[in-house]
Parts: sequence; structure tokens; C-alpha cells
Amino acid sequence: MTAEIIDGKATAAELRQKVADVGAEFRQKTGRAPGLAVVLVGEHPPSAAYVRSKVKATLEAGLQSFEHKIPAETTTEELLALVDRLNADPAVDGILVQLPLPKHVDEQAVLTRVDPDKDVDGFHPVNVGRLSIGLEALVPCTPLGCLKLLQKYVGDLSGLEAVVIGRSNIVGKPMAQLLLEANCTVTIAHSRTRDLPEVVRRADIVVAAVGRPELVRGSWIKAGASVIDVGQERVEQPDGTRKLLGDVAYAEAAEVAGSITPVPGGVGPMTIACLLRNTAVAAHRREGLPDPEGL
Ligand SMILES: Nc1nc(=O)c2c([nH]1)NC[C@@H]1CN(c3ccc(C(=O)N[C@@H](CCC(=O)O)C(=O)O)cc3)C=[N+]21
Repeated sequence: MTAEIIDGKATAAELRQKVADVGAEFRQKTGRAPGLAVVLVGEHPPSAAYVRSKVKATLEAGLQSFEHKIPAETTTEELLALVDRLNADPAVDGILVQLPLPKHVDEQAVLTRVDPDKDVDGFHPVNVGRLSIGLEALVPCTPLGCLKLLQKYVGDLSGLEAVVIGRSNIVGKPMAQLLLEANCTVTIAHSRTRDLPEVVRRADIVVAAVGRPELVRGSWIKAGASVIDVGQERVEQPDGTRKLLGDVAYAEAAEVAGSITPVPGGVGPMTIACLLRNTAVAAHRREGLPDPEGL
């Protein structure tokens, strides 16, 4: 069997177009476009690159972008003061503080300071709690993007066995909540899991989010399973070039899986599209408008 390739790039482009349409309608109703503020602390090159692509996608969807690049030496207090200003700014519907923050900054204090209604990353404890008890929440972009891919390529997920590898607050835990809400039987595996290959072999859906290049082998995948690869690591190849690798040994897994996301072009583009989606949704909720349909 050769797996169907789950086209994250195309699916993300569709979602970004929907956000653009919804944003234009929002602008007609309110006289302004939904606004996203992105905060980048320091010069960490990969973070700077991600922020550039976020700003570009924001502008291309016709949303308003507020970019705050501040020095690496910024203190927690100064960052909290910036978050307070963004919380109070009526033109800002979404706030994203790019992670990782410099080590001297109290990351949890900063994430908890973001107004939960503007928390388009879904990292605030209020949104984490709301997701976990099934209330309306802002949901983290990467797991939301993974869910959207599964819904498009698999359809109804009810009753399926899902194995999430990785238990981070950003991907693994919220991914498990979303799959549970979609009526999957969910297992969260991690570095201490006994016999990980055997656990993964049960899965109809595998979400790999551990940050270990090509950890998941083709022999671990049940025939016909859907494989979502969240990993993105640049790894030096024997010929000296650097290649972006996922957490799944793609060529092997594609021989047995029913469908699989490539890296790049899978989950990554969906993360950014879902950020725009969350910004549009937050804008509607803040204005007392019903949630836009089809997002
Ligand atoms: N507060 C916060 N929210 C985030 O959502 C957040 C963050 N901090 N810090 C860093 C991670 C990483 N992240 C990615 C987004 C898109 C791609 C993406 O589009 N990747 C391309 C490849 C890009 C390349 O070639 O390097 C792809 O998969 O096709 C990757 C990674 C969001 N993050």
C-alpha cells in the first residue's frame, strides 16, 4: 500500500482564503479588520523566521498585523507591561508571544497575563481548562490544524484508536483533548512509555510530536493508519546539507499507512492558517458577533 499524502499546504491555503473572506465581511460590519499582535523577544533565528511567515500570512489574509520585536534583555516586568498594553488595545484581537522566551523571562507569568479572549495560541490556563471540560475555547494552533487535516482526510473519527506521542502543553496534551472530544479512544505515549512500537501498532491515528527525528519507524504503523507528523528538525546529512526531518521515518511509513503528512508541507502550514483562523474567531467573539461559519 502507498499512503495518500495529506496535503497540508493546500488545506492551509483553503483555510487562509476562508479567513480572508470572513475577515472582509467582518471589516464591512465593524469598520476594521481582525488584528493580530505578534511579540518576538530577542533574535533567535528560527523564531524570527517563523514570525516573518506569520506576519506575511496575516497581511495576505487582509488582517491587521502588529509586530513587536523587543530586545533579548527585556525583563519579565517589561514584557508583562507590553502584554497589558496589547490587552487594552481595542484593535488587537489576538496576541501571540513567540516561544521560546529567553531563560530569564518567567514564561508562565507572561502566558497567563494574556487576556484569555485574545489568547490565539490557546496557552492561557483558562483556555486549557475550557478545552478540557468541553467549553468554547481558543484551541492551540498546531493540534487544531492536525484535527482539521484528520477530519478532511479521514472524516468521522468516532471510535478510532488514536495514539499521541508526546505530552507537551503545546501539542500533545491539547491534541489528546481534541481527539477525545472527537470520540477517539486516546492514548498519550511519551519517553517513559514501555514498548512504544507495540502501543503505536494499535493506532488507527498516530500523531507524532516528540521532536526526535524519524523516531517512528514504518514497522510500527498499522496498515491503513493515518499518520500526522508534527516534528520539524533540521538535521545535517552525510553530504553536509541540512534537511528538515519529521518525527516519522516518512519513506518507510508511507509504504504501510493509509494517509500521511509530509514534512515540510504538512502540519506546519496548518499551524499558521489556524493562527489566522483563531484571530478571526476571537475578533467575532470580542465584537459579540456569532462565530464565523466554516472555519
Ligand atoms: N507562541 C508560539 N506559537 C507557535 O505556534 C509557535 C511558537 N510560539 N514557537 C515556535 C513554534 C513552531 N511553529 C511553526 C509554525 C509553522 C511551521 C511551518 O510552516 N513549517 C514549514 C517548513 C518551514 C521550514 O522549511 O523551515 C512546513 O512544515 O512546511 C513550523 C513551525 C509555531 N510555533
